[in-house]
Amino acid sequence: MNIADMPKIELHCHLDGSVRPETIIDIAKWDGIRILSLDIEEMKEELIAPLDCRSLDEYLEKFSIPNAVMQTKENLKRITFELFEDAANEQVKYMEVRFAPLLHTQQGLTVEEIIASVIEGMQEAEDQFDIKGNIILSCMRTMAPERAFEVVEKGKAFLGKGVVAIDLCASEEEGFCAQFIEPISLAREYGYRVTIHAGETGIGKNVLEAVEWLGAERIGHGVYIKDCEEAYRVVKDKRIVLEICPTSNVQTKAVTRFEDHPLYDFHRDGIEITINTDNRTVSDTTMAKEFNIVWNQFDMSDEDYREIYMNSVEASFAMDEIKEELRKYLVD
Ligand SMILES: O=c1[nH]cnc2c1ncn2[C@H]1C[C@H](O)[C@@H](CO)O1
Ligand SMILES: [Zn+2]
Repeated sequence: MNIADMPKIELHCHLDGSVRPETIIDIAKWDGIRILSLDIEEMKEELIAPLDCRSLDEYLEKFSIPNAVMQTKENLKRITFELFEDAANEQVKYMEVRFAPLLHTQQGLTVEEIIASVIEGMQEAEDQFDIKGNIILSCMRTMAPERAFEVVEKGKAFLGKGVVAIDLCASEEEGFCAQFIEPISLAREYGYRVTIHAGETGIGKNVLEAVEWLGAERIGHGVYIKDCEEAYRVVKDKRIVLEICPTSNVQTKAVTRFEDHPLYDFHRDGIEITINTDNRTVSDTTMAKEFNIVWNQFDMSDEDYREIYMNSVEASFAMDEIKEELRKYLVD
């Protein structure tokens, strides 16, 4: 099986972590934004988290440069378009892209303008390339819960028009879910689907709380259910889907080495996993790279590929018609 040619689905990809380095330099030049260097190799050094990065918090330091060039409608649209173009070239047929609208208001854009620009970029790419997409609105859990309400309220008008779900992201503290029960419950009432970053920094119980208190249908990462029996059980019994991002997990030290990743044990035990990039630029990766790492590390089979692909189809927040199209790519 040549993984590069296989159809793919990506459910966990951050817009601000996936900006082309060339585009950052280009925008910085045009818009007169001061960044550390206009040299492409130096810029990559600044943007890519090394594999020996020490923690999620260190990894998250890499997002300030891309966010500096994501403050106008044109730039947000361009960056979104280019991400979908890159994914289409990787044979990604459907992708859910997430971003935190509140990080893009530094030059006065409204949350509504920000979301509309990202959707425009996505739709333009859908028209030009063989790819479909949807948008997930991320709320920064480092901000007050009122800010999450703001995202939920302002994003509501875009539901069914490009936006499908809500997420919580950024630095992960023990017990973070308790603070966000109300805004996420309101989001569910409005019709947002729910995926939550949890269990990335050693705290499996956060996954349990994300499922039980926030109604998470999918979990970003979820690696540490491996050490929390209750969380493991709930994920397995409720068929909560894990969005696994192998390279990112090594960089943030969710796992020390690829060979230590529990993803294949999860898969063999019937936990529904998917494979994703998390951040194409910050993790210096592509969907093919992530699949190749996993395939070589765990000696996985064509049937494993089919199962993981189908997990992604079923767990996607796409409409039924799109899901039906996606299933067709892998009928044998
Ligand atoms: O893997 C991650 N865990 C938690 N937060 C993350 C991860 N990757 C990116 N983020 C944060 C940094 C971005 O600025 C934000 C919105 O995309 O989401
Ligand atoms: Zn993520």
